[in-house]
Amino acid sequence: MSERTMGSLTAQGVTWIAGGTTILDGIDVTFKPGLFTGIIGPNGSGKTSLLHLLAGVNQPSSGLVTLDGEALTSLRSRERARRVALLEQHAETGLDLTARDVVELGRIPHRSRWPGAVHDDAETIERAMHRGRVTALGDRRWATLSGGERQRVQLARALAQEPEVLLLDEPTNHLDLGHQIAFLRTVRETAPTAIAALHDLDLAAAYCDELIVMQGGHIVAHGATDDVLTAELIRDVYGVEAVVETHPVAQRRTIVWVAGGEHACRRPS
Ligand SMILES: Nc1ncnc2c1ncn2[C@@H]1O[C@H](COP(=O)(O)OP(=O)(O)OP(=O)(O)O)[C@@H](O)[C@H]1O
Repeated sequence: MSERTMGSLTAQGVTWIAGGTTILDGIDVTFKPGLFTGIIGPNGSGKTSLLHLLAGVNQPSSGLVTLDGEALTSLRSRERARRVALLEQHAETGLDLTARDVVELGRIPHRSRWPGAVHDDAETIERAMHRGRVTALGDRRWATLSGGERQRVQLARALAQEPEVLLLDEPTNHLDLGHQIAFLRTVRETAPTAIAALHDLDLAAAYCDELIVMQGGHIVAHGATDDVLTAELIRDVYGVEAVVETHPVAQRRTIVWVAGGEHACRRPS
């Protein structure tokens, strides 16, 4: 990214109620600028719901989300779109666009409304496509792309947006191992502040500076990745017995599950 302005996103006492149910309850968290924070936790624990509040897609029922001290709700939608990008789990477009057109959509919040003042975004778009490894797909129609190709195009769109904060919802779902690694490395190297919901704990261990752990709509742990990712936490949150150790060659935490699963998704009392 050309500008590496780093955004500090904070949720203060955030609760979100949907369909009469409290989905998120008493969320207090500050995502440190410049870090890559992973959000982990079982299915239904509230990861996507939290990302949607952090992106301003949904409003908290109570509490406040702030970006660099300003309430997200006080920002005009155009400014919010310039500063915060969300890469959804199943990003779609109903339009007949090429991959390059989709990446170009990331520049819309930066374009002037005034005729004659439009500046050339071509370089930013090409750089984002290179970083997302989708340059060769530029002329392909969106509808013809595979799931993993679409995911990489959406990353390039988000990078073209040059946000202060990049939010990603299970971004590696459709990607093969090589592209998972390349994708998360690109996020780590180019996004100023990145926050990603992740299911793969080994990838989280490899790429995230910090982890927050969600269970039943609460944050139950937050800290440096190696401090948070323990066998005890995996047992408590996922109901899985695992061995967590530092791999002698890779020199990072690896998780080997041994048994369990019966108690997964237990809600805290
Ligand atoms: N609009 C809504 N109305 C009612 N319930 C909702 C709504 N959105 C989410 N939920 C519920 O809130 C809970 C949390 O959902 P969320 O998608 O945030 O979980 P998640 O941790 O991202 O799950 P997964 O790992 O399966 O993607 C789930 O029980 C879900 O069914």
